[in-house]
Amino acid sequence: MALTLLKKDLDIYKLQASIAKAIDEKISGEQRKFLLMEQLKAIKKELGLEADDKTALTAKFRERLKEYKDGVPEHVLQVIEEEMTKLQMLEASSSEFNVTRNYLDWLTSIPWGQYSKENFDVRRAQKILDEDHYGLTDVKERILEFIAVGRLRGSVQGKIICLSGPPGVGKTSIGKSIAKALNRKFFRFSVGGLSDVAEIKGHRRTYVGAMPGKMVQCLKSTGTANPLVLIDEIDKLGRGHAGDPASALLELLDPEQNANFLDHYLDVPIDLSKVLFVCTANVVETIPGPLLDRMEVIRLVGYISDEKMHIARDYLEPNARTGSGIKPEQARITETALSVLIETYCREAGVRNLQKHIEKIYRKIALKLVSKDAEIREKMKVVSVPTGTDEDFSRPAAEVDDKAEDKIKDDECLESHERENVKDEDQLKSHEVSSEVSSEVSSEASSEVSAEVSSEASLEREPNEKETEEQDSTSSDGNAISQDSEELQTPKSDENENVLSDGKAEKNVDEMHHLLRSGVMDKSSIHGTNMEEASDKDVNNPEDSSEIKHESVDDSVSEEPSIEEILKDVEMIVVDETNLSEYVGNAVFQSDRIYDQTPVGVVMGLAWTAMGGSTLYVETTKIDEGEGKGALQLTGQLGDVMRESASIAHTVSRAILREKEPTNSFFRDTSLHLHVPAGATPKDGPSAGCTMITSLLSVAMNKEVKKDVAMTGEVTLTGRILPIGGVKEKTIAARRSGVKTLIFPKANQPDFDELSSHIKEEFDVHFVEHYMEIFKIAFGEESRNSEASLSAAESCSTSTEQ
Ligand SMILES: Nc1ncnc2c1ncn2[C@@H]1O[C@H](COP(=O)(O)OP(=O)(O)OP(=O)(O)O)[C@@H](O)[C@H]1O
Repeated sequence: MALTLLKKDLDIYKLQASIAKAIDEKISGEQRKFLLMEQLKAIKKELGLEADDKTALTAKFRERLKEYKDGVPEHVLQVIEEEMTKLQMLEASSSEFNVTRNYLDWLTSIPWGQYSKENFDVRRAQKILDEDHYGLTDVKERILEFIAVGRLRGSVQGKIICLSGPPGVGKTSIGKSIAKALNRKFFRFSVGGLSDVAEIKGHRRTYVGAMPGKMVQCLKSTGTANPLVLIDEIDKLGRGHAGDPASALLELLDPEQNANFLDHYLDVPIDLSKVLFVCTANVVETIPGPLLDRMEVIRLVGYISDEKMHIARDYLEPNARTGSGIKPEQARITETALSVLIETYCREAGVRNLQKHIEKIYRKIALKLVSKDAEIREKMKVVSVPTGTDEDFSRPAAEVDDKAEDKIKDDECLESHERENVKDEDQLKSHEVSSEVSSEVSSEASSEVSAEVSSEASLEREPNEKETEEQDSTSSDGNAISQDSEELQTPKSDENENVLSDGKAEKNVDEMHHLLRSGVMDKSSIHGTNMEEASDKDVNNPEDSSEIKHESVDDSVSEEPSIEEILKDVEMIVVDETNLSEYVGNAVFQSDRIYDQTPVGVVMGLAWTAMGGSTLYVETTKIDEGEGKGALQLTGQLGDVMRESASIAHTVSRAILREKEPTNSFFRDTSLHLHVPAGATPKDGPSAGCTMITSLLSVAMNKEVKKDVAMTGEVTLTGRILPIGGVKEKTIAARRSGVKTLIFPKANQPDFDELSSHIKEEFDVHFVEHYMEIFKIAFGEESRNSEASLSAAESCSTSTEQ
């Protein structure tokens, strides 16, 4: 019993001792490691091999500051010094250390006092603007004036340009050109939908993952303190729940405030007064008032077909062609095709859609050219390999099928050949790999890659060769090995192969001549493969066939023509109106005009949206007739303003009809339906007022309006015509739709007069103050008593209920 207890105690003691030993060993091991690491660090430091982390970091930050020389303001230097001292005291593994390090990183990355030298050379600016953009004369003039003022004042500070216009008219690219002209760095950021103030002003450093705002990021990325910053889509600024982004932008843009712009993250004021801000917007109406107040708005209104044609031919087409890597002699789009593209595919005010279509065409052409190149290479390969075995592996199945007799012969030969010579099979495979890869790789790299693959394939075969050939086992050079393998293969050509090459050589020559005749292959490429010589030799001396085979394989590897050489003689691809749909599908627009001659009740109006101008029809028809049934029903996704405008039109037309035909009770006894197509497009605004009156009167008098007339203008209850917006856009749209007679409010005459002559020429334009003048033009009637009708309209009640 005592012994058992003693034994148990002994076991427990042994266990405890072993645990204590293990812990001891582990602790001393770790202590030893730590001690050694510290000693190593100390020795490295002593030798000057490595500074510790913190010292290295501080040295890096100081180095950066040195680059800015005296550009760093005193108060910023002070903050940097404080932060560096703090960094030295912090534990490297603490989170505070990382925050301080990141902060210092940002503070020292800002290009304090670094400015690019501004260039106010007006001629140079003009040249750059003209090189980058067609037309836009008035816009360019405004920009040149702006630069000229900069030259006289010595700076363009304090000005905010706002380029407004429909999408794709070149606002962003004009911004880039201004930066280029002024020799400033360009930075663009979009504020469309932006609702978080932190995007502009940064997060406070207390947040995890805090970042400075866009402006600080811009300064860091441009490396200068005077870049040109393009703020895109300023009209689509979001409304934030935490802070108002518009106010933050105001602080950023306002020349009075931005000399001391305070980013939440940086927490030191930075000077943005030297930054030139250019904003872009589709419509100025939605830009917050205080912001708009500080801007100088330059309007870009869109292009007419002629202008689009110039832009497409001189800018978009060459750019798209070069962008796709196609040479001018390889493909082109004819002017008629471009004009069809403009008229029936891309009717928008800008040219972005047109640019997309042209790029699409060139992408398709690129595919055609590359496919052609692959096809020619394939054919060349078939021609360039004279031996039966090689040819069978590289020839397309269809061709082999065409020559069934030869195929059977080849198959037989191949089978016997396979059975007899395994090494030749290896060689065939390697050739196959080589030809496959070389047909896939790009033009420049093709010969290089196939050479590589060829040597790799040779390397693969090396073990086999080693067994038979001792002398080359030490060689590590791919070429050397390749040559060795040639030597090895030479004695292996057998009778079958010779017989085969005999017959094939003649066929190859025939095929080559056929290709030459069909223009697929040029002579230089044939010489490149040494085909004629090879096949001649082959025919004359069957014993040389294997040697010739290797020569031809080598030649095809080293002298494989580039894609340029191959495509040199390929016929130019021409895209014209006949084959345009192959590239861009069917036309999207047939015509802007729904009616050639508008029927009774239909009148063409003009509308203007952020997408540019367009024509708009107002249609009215009778629904029901009967004593006291007069009413007006409206459809066409009309907004509130447009609905009110229709009510006014109903009242005014009733007054006019009463004046013209006192006995006509049409409006009192007829229920009418007024529709504005297209039904799916929401519309609003008062400018269709005069068009609606004309449409209602046309039904009432059962009289068509004059052909090719379009009108726009807001109408008051008394028939007065008020001015409208978008005169240029509307004129362009009218021109596109083949309108001959234009009716505008009198108050818009100065806007029309400002338009360049190529836009306004050939129009019979009328500026009117009262609806009765429109009546005269539209129905070709002298108003019998316009004054009387005016008073009639004035006396009419405002209610539209009949
Ligand atoms: N007058 C012009 N001459 C030459 N190219 C032009 C012209 N106008 C526009 N472009 C080209 O059209 C393309 C679209 O222009 P850009 O991106 O500047 O349009 P945007 O007005 O900024 O559009 P968004 O409002 O959608 O931002 C660009 O490639 C631009 O070079």
